[in-house]
Amino acid sequence: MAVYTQVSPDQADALLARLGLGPQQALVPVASGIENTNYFVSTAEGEWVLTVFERLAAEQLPYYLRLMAHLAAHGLPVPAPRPDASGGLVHTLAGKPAALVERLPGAPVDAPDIHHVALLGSVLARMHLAVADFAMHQPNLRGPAWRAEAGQHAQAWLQGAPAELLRAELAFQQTLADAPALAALPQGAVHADLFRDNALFDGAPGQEQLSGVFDFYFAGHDHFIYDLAVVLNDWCIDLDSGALDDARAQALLQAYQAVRPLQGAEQRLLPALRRAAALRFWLSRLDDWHRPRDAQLLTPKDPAHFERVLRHAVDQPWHP
Ligand SMILES: Nc1ncnc2c1ncn2[C@@H]1O[C@H](COP(=O)(O)OP(=O)(O)OP(=O)(O)O)[C@@H](O)[C@H]1O
Ligand SMILES: N[C@@H](CCO)C(=O)O
Repeated sequence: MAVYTQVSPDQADALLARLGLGPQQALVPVASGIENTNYFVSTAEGEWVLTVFERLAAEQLPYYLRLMAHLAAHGLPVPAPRPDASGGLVHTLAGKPAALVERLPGAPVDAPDIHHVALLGSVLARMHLAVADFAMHQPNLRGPAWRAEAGQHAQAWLQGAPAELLRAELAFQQTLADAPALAALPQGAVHADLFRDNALFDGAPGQEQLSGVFDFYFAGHDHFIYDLAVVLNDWCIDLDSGALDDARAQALLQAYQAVRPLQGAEQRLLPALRRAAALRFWLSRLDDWHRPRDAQLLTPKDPAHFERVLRHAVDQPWHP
């Protein structure tokens, strides 16, 4: 169930008219997604995704939508938000903030192979280059301050070996966060949640193209290799063991570095940032598990998966 706000054809048409688009020819609720209400909308001008934001306030949205517009304007496969006559990207529908973005073709890939991760690695590197002149700034809201607080809560839910892993990793990451070597790494606006379900591929099997990446609502300012670590930890992981798959990781990194070669310090710190990324999603999943926002709407994702990813990253660090 992903439609929390019912949008009528008349409401959709009124918004489309404000955005210089013809009336809707089809308005189809999107079943997947848990944060927001999404509809696929067809007009004479093209295909769109209408999002009604259920949690984020209007004043929080410009950073995310401007980042998407910036990346799209730089030729990245990111859906461009449709502006109104005054250039605004945040609209209102049924009293809630809303946005209309281009609909990408294709479908997500659950079990990516070397071909898929290479395409993604190249696009990720291009995104990191393209934000050099992105003027807005927002910290990563799932960064060190959030981690410390979430880590405190999580201590109460864990015992034994997981509790010890968490305690040690929080201490390790705190030391890392204070290190001048980390502060000196290249950084900028990053996606920070580019999992397999936030990218679509289109085309014949074996020859798919990456049609685009979306869901920028955890984006913020962070190190580029943190973003790379988030991606490695999802796209290149053996889902049963939590270990990094060397062939996929090498393919992703090679494609990334063909566009944006990593500095020596980035290569050295990538294993530590993989640990930071695994910890971030272990903590957010623990929080969703133990403090569900709305038990009826949210099926929490398995926290133990990221405990395994973290344990592997600690015990068997992978160096590019
Ligand atoms: N620009 C787009 N083009 C094509 N499909 C899209 C686009 N944006 C979203 N979708 C589709 O809508 C679904 C829900 O989108 P999204 O993942 O942003 O949902 P959400 O509820 O906002 O977030 P979450 O994934 O965190 O639950 C996606 O799985 C995808 O199928
Ligand atoms: N990608 C996240 C959910 C959205 O932040 C996870 O898999 O835990």
